[in-house]
This record gives sequence, C-alpha cells and structure tokens, in this order.
Amino acid sequence: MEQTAKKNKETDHRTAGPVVEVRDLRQRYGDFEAVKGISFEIRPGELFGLLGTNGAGKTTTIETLEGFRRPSAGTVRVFGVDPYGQPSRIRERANAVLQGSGLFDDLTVRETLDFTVGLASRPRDAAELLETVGMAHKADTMVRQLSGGEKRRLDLASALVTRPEVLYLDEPTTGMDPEGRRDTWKIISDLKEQGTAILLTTHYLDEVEQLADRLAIMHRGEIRVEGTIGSVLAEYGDHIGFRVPAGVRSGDLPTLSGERPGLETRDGHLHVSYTVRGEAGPHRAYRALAPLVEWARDNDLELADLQVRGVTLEDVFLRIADEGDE
Ligand SMILES: Nc1ncnc2c1ncn2[C@@H]1O[C@H](COP(=O)(O)OP(=O)(O)OP(=O)(O)O)[C@@H](O)[C@H]1O
Repeated sequence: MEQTAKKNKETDHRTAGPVVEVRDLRQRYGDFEAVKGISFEIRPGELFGLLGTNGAGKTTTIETLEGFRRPSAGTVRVFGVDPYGQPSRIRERANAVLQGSGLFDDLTVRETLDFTVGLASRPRDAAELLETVGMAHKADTMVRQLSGGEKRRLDLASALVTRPEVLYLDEPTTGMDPEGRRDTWKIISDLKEQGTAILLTTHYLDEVEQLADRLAIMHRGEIRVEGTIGSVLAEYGDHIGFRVPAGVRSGDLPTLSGERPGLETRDGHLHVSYTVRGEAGPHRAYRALAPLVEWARDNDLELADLQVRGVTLEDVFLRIADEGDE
C-alpha cells in the first residue's frame, strides 16, 4: 500500500512540466564557442545525467543554469525564470554542488552549516543534515582538515539546506571512497523520490547507469547523443564477431537482424563483425545469433573466435570521443 502510494507520487512528479528548460544554448569565451546550441529539459523527480569529454562544456552549462553567466545565445529557464536576469527569484529553489568547493577553511563543519542555515528562509536542521551525509562525527573538525571526499559531503549538505527543488551536481563524488559514493547515491536517489529535479555531471559512467533517468553525452560543445540509457544503447548496437571460415566469401555471409557484416584482417585472419541494433536488452545479441548458428550448421562451418558482447555506456562514450570534430 505504502509502496503504491510512493510509486504514484514518483509518477506524479515525472508527469509535471519541466522545471529546467535549456533551448539552443550557446556560450562563448571570446572567440571560442564552448557550448554550441544545446537543448534539454528536466522534470521534477528526474535525474538528467550530463556526460562528456574533458572540456565538452558541462561546467559552462551548469554555471549558466546557476545564473553565473549570461547565455551568448539561446534561453535558459528555471521555474520559468531567467537565472541570470532574476537570480533572487530562484536562489533558494535551485542549488548546486560545484567543482572546487566554496567552503571556508577556518570554520568547523558545524559552523559551516550553521552559517548557511542562517541565510535560508526555511532551512533544514543542520544536525540532521550532517547525519544524512555521514559527517556528524566530524562536526567540530575544521574544514581545512577535511579530506577531499569529506569536503564533497559537506558541500552536498550545504546545498541541501534550503530544500532545493532543483539541484545541480557537478562531479559530486570525485575523491570519495567506494562507500562514500554509495552513500551519496542513496542520498541522491532519496532526493529524486522526493521530487527534486537533478542535473548530474560525472566522469563515472556507473554513477549515471545507477541514477540517471535520461542522459546526454557532450563532445566539443554539442550534445552528440541523448535519451534514456536503454534508447542510447539501442541506437549504438551490440557486437557479434567471428573468424571467417576458410573458403567462405564475403557475399556468402548472412545478414543478422538486417545488418550487413563488416570485415577486417586481424592476426593474419579475416574477421567479420556485425553491429546488432534494435530494442536493447540482455538478449538482443543472442536473438540475432540464432540465424548465424543455423547458417553455420547448414553449411557445416566452424565459427572460430566467436564473440558476443552487449554495448556498454563506455563503448558509446568512447565512440563519441573518437568521432573528433565530425
Ligand atoms: N573562463 C574561461 N575562459 C576561456 N575558456 C574557458 C573558460 N572556462 C572554460 N573554458 C573553455 O571552455 C571549454 C568548456 O569548458 P568546461 O569547463 O565547461 O568543460 P567541462 O565539460 O566541464 O570539462 P571537464 O570535464 O574537463 O570538467 C573548455 O575548452 C575550456 O577550456
């Protein structure tokens, strides 16, 4: 019963209109265009993962959403408000954990949160927040004595003080140990469940696989691919490969799921490789394999070095990074 109510609540969030809207955003630094016309939106309770190569324009995008930069072109709206033009209207509703914390070295952890609490109109309880991010035992430690991962936890706690409905997380788990990352993922999942719209940038692909409802991969200022993880993987395709048996000509090779084979010579042998597209799922490549096995059996051929591999987010990322300026 409680589960159903929770599920309904999540569905309610997602069907609400977007709270973050980015349309054809361009951002220049002098003559250099760092962001080249990107668009996306985020709804309440949704986590949008923004991935990208170094220098792709992710931080520039977040800083624009935060209202630190005026768009060179295009529009950015948060709750329908221009964050650069009217920052005070959304200051408490949209918050960020940015790279390079704005923490004061000479305050203790508790003093840091108390300071932020003092500025908020409807603050969360500081002690409870420290508990949430697993930093209660460090309450009296000076910020300058914290490790990198502990600073990230305190950054996150500070960002949550104003009960933001939109949260920008720029590499929030960098420097955290595996347990710290898991704890942070749990906090982020709970925030999503409560209806917070989240933009997450990270270089950890497993983080996106764990948390993101939708993702985009940026390269050199452009979004090269966007969608749910399932749709992105479906677009890129799984791999089936084997060594071409002696006496078989390329024209004799079968099509698999409508795909023609690619050929390459490796270690002195001709290898064939298929990219299987269509609906993603753990069995996609294996479904495509059945006619291949039948073909080999009918022709009494051995499929030496047979490889069947599902595409991963890392494959997609690397392929985009290799695309260069295409
Ligand atoms: N203040 C600035 N002046 C000039 N160029 C800048 C400035 N800030 C960023 N850039 C350039 O803009 C591009 C985008 O930078 P940005 O920091 O947005 O990338 P990113 O995707 O966050 O990268 P990373 O993953 O390495 O953190 C980079 O080529 C960077 O060198």
